[in-house]
Amino acid sequence: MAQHSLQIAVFGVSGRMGRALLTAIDEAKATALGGATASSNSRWLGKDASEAGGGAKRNVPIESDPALALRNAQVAIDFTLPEATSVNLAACVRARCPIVIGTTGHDEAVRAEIAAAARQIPIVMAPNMSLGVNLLLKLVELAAAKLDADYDIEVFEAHHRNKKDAPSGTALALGAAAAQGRDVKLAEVAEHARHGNTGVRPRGSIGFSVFRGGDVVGDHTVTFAGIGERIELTHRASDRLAFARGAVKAAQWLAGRTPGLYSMQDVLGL
Ligand SMILES: NC(=O)C1=CN([C@@H]2O[C@H](COP(=O)(O)OP(=O)(O)OC[C@H]3O[C@@H](n4cnc5c(N)ncnc54)[C@H](OP(=O)(O)O)[C@@H]3O)[C@@H](O)[C@H]2O)C=CC1
Ligand SMILES: O=C(O)C1=N[C@H](C(=O)O)C[C@H](O)C1
Repeated sequence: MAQHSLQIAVFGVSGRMGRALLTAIDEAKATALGGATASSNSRWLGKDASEAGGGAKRNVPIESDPALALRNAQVAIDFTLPEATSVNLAACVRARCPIVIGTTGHDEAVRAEIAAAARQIPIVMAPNMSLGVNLLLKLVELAAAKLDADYDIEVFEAHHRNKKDAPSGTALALGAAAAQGRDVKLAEVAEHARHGNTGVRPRGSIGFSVFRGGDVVGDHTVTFAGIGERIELTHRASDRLAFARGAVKAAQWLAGRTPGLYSMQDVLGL
């Protein structure tokens, strides 16, 4: 391991994204795994990170305490569960360590904790770290600004059967981008459930629908449905490396920044 490598702690190293991150860290220039965690009842605790993620031995034990994982780290990346983000974030604030948050499904309370922590440490937070989705967010905002409410907006997302939160963080961000383009508040126009006698579609609403099944990595489509035509803007992720590479890029970008809450749009200069 080169002495000058950026040491990255991975919170949730044994998960789907954690394993992809190990590959992305190996691929990137001058980055190395500096610490790793899993849940307190994980079967991987105490083992070397390579046992959970594959590849050569790294001499990085998997801890349950995020503070221990931060001892040799200069930046952290969190892909865990919403409640774990809160604990990981507090450890980063204590250690004055920047953090990239990829976890989705946080409630208002955790979002407020993140905003407060960003006054003390630099944070990148994004529900989707891929270049493609971040460009899609811009395209959706533009389309929504150009097409009036004669075009009904629907957001569809599909994910693997193990995903815990719905709609996906990305779907909500796409809905927010559409609302921004229309100059309305998503919370006031979002339709999250339809069942039974729903009545006609409220003009200007933004609908969400969710598929869960199999091993779908992540599909998102925003449809603008008018009379006689439809525009569909779609992103399909086929490999978690697309997210993991973005997260490592965010970690590299974050090192040495001043405290603040940054987005992937900031990292990618979009
Ligand atoms: N921003 C983005 O680009 C992307 C975001 N995501 C989001 O990332 C998150 C993780 O996804 P994914 O990797 O598929 O999930 P997994 O369930 O595969 O992995 C979760 C990881 O978190 C660990 N973990 C669970 N609970 C805790 C806890 N209380 N404390 C510490 N660690 C814990 C697990 O450890 P163990 O299982 O060993 O006990 C595991 O390593 C989700 O919120 C998902 O929506 C996913 C893809 C892309
Ligand atoms: O849980 C996942 O898998 C994914 N979650 C993110 C989300 O909620 O938007 C991003 C990606 O689509 C995969």
